[in-house]
Amino acid sequence: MDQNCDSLSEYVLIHYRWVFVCLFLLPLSFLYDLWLYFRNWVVFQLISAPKQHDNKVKFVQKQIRDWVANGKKTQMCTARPGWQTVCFRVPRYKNTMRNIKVNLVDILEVDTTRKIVRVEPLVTMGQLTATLNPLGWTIPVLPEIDDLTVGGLVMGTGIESSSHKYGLFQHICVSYELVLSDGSLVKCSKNENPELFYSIPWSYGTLGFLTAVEIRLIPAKRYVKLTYKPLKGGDNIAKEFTTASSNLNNEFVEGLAYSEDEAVLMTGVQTNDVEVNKLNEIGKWYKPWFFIHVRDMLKRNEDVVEYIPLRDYYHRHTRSIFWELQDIIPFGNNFLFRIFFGWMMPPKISLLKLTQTEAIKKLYENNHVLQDMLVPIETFKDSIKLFRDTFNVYPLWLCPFNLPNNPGMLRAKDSQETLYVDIGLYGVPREKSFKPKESMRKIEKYVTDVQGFQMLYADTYMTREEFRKMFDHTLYDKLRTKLECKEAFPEVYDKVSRAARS
Ligand SMILES: Cc1cc2nc3c(=O)[nH]c(=O)nc-3n(C[C@H](O)[C@H](O)[C@H](O)COP(=O)(O)OP(=O)(O)OC[C@H]3O[C@@H](n4cnc5c(N)ncnc54)[C@H](O)[C@@H]3O)c2cc1C
Ligand SMILES: NC(=O)C1=CN([C@@H]2O[C@H](COP(=O)(O)OP(=O)(O)OC[C@H]3O[C@@H](n4cnc5c(N)ncnc54)[C@H](OP(=O)(O)O)[C@@H]3O)[C@@H](O)[C@H]2O)C=CC1
Ligand SMILES: CC(C)=CCC[C@@H](C)[C@H]1CC[C@H]2C3=C(CC[C@]12C)[C@@]1(C)CC[C@H](O)C[C@@H]1CC3
Repeated sequence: MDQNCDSLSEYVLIHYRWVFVCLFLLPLSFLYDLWLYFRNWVVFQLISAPKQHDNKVKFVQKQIRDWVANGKKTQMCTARPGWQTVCFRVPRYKNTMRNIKVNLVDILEVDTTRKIVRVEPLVTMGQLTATLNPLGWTIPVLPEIDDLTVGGLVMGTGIESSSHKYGLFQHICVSYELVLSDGSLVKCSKNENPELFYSIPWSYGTLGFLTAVEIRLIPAKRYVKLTYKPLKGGDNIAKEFTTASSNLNNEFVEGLAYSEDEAVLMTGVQTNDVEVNKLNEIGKWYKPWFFIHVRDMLKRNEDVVEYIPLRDYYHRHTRSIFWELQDIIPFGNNFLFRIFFGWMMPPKISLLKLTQTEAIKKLYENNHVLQDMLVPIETFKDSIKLFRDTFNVYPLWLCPFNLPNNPGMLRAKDSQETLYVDIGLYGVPREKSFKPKESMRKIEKYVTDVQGFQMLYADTYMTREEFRKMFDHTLYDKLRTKLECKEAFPEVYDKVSRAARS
């Protein structure tokens, strides 16, 4: 037995979680997805969503006016259950705050003339690719986990391997529609209510309830021509990654580092043509997990080109939940398992979350790291070294992004448009001196010092003052006063800090 288990049953639940996951969660996840697929398909075919949208928004407004009429007794949040969110923890505040039902799940309009898709906030990334790609369109930044929602990505943040060119999810959004704390409906964009527009990203639902978003569209081609470049040596990795990220001819740039000295750089462009024998449909159920496939490139020691169907590329980390699934189903990448059961993979993140026991939570808390740190690209080498010395977790996810100098929570370094890199740490730290809180506090301080940011789906141990140093609250505070948010919504810190989540 180990330190995280108090009993034999807990030991079995942790070490043989795969039995439960394979027998129950996989079939359940499959049926759940099938239902969503069918339901969304019917709604989309009937084009019923646009007609119902206004009534659904009126219902949100009514709930808020009732809250005002009842004396504004407690603050408000959305009624989306905590287990459904793409975040390790469940928000505590949902138990005590007034839960407002924002049941807006549909794609409202695909306007190819204006090159805009108008969507409701609970539309998922899986739903968007499935709907838009067959029509020959896509959104410029498509965060890869299928179940991420537009609302969560707007109110939090979203990043993908095209972010070096297009910025974060907020930078491809053209307008937001919101219901404010007095029940009024407003629209904001760069030209209409610009202060509100720039305050929404990273506000975590603390300025109003989002009811619709207009997102830019770009043409989609059928394949991504992906070049894998194996790299050796820390200096070389930093140099090649920075050069590729600065080159806007690359539509996609991503790196996976397997040790301090070994990484694979991937650069891609969209295309409709395929070279003979170079097509790799990595999304097929029997294909190896993507991060294993990429790791194999290290052995080849030469540049390799492949053509990957666009949707397979977008969801390349879905089937293995990056590399998190290897801890839950250790044989998940075995050839026989993939052939016979791969079509049901992966278990849904929400169901994994819903069914995890206290012992599993404790295990993840003490022996696991799930963090994304966004740092200016010139600190790439130092950051990698510090993360190696603090956590020693591999693979690392490396994703560049451009941060324009806009007002709002994220102030670009030295108030200038700056290239950043998201360093994603997911896995079991092998560094012996790792201590969950102390190690994270050290990293959070470092990230603030280099004018970087922490992604807030993850645990943050910062104090309120430290949090305010990392994120610029100037415009946010102004808007909270102007829109009378203080009674209506908590501050961002009170929604995302470790204390606010269980
Ligand atoms: C109208 C509509 C609404 C949908 N709504 C949702 C939704 O709300 N939530 C949701 O999660 N999904 C949604 N989906 C996506 C749906 O779950 C997937 O399309 C489904 O898993 C079946 O895809 P397919 O492989 O049969 O076909 P296709 O959609 O034709 O798949 C094309 C390619 O993409 C690959 N691919 C498909 N899905 C995935 C994936 N999840 N990960 C990696 N590769 C993949 C396939 O292997 C295939 O090569 C929706 C789809 C449609 C058409
Ligand atoms: N590649 C990527 O970019 C990835 C991003 N993530 C992160 O995951 C999170 C998104 O997960 P997801 O499950 O989609 O979202 P969540 O349900 O976790 O929502 C995130 C926040 O947005 C608020 N919110 C969502 N919808 C609305 C709305 N209609 N009106 C007002 N507030 C709203 C929620 O408020 P409330 O608490 O009141 O419900 C919550 O505070 C983001 O934080 C994102 O950064 C995670 C993995 C990958
Ligand atoms: C690409 C970016 C920016 C972030 C990716 C983060 C994800 C790898 C994590 C976000 C939420 C995480 C959860 C888990 C694995 C890693 C994430 C998907 C679990 C499924 C791990 C097993 C636990 O029992 C439940 C977790 C829920 C959240």
